[in-house]
Amino acid sequence: MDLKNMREQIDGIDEQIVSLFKNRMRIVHDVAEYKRLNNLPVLHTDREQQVLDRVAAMATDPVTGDDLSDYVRFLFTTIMDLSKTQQNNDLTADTRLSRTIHQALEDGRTLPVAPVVACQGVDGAYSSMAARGMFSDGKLRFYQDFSDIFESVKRGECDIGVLPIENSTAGSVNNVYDLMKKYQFHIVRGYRLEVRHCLLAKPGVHFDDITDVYSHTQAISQCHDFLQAHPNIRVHLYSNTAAAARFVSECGDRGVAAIASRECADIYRLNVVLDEIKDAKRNYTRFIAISNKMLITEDANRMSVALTLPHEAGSLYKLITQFAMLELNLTKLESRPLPDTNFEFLFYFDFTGNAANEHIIKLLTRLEQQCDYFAFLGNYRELDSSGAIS
Ligand SMILES: O=C(O)C(=O)C[C@]1(C(=O)O)C=C[C@@H](O)C=C1
Repeated sequence: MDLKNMREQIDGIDEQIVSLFKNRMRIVHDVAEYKRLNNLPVLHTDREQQVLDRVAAMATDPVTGDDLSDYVRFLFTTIMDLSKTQQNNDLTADTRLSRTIHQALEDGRTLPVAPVVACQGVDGAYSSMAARGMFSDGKLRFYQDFSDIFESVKRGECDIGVLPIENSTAGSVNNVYDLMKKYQFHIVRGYRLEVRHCLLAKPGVHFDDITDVYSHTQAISQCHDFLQAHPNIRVHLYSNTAAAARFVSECGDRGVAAIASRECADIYRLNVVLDEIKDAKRNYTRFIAISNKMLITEDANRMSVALTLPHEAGSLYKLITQFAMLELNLTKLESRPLPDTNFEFLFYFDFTGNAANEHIIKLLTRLEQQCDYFAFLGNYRELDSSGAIS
């Protein structure tokens, strides 16, 4: 057997496949025009079933017993997905979403100057560090709950709201994802903050004096190894890390300490007794900045959408194929159960891309038409705490 010769045969067959595929797509394009004139939908499920059954029957050989029918079904499912993508592209209308995106691209594409920024917790909390990282000229306003952040932006009380969405150790911040469905907003910036937990106590307190430590549950779990190595220190949960630092600064007992950021030591006049006590070497939290106006900066390279998919075999695969066809890299996929449904899910996708690309606008418009629920959450740049763009 000669490999070179076999490959030459494959090349010859590929040429025929491509030529036939081009012919097929040309006719598919004419069918789209027919559908447009006769107001017919792109998808015709019965016709697809007929096509699949017919080609699958042709793929079994009763003499040799060869059976390629499963492969052929898969191949033609993909071919017809491509037909529909092309037809949808041909027919994609000028929708409200595409007009809003075009408008946002035409408008001044800069972030608000000296914005009022809503943050959860108190000063020194990681949210406030992310807010300052993204909006160095911002005026921070603190709120108790994540829902207050969405509310304050909705009411126009704040120009921007900052929310954590994911931690590299603890995973997604589910509360925030669940609130996203309730509110209309646009993501205008992303930020990746390196989290460094320190042990903070009043000036003059030594490590051996510490009997009790206070912090947020996530920080405590991220310092699990350290706390286990010191079983005589009692651990107490607190609403957030910076509030724990403030409590320590106000507490009369000198045996108390907090696990919080180094910034909290400056803000609440505490000393860093131990630096970096978390278990994992690297720990990041991702934050988003939201606004009630769609704003797409020129350097935007990340997109977020939320959508529901039909309970059908392959629906997620088909969706992801559409991203892959435009060479968009999916950077995150999150699913959250929809309340009051029988295990239906809302999917959140983050992917690379800039909406100035017309193909991407067409993809978004198509998704909006295909999905029962679809929300374009924004196109933005993600920075990291070193100031670099990630
Ligand atoms: O027959 C049609 O209506 C077509 O649009 C062609 C085609 C195909 O590629 O074969 C594409 C989409 C439909 O869902 C069914 C079949």
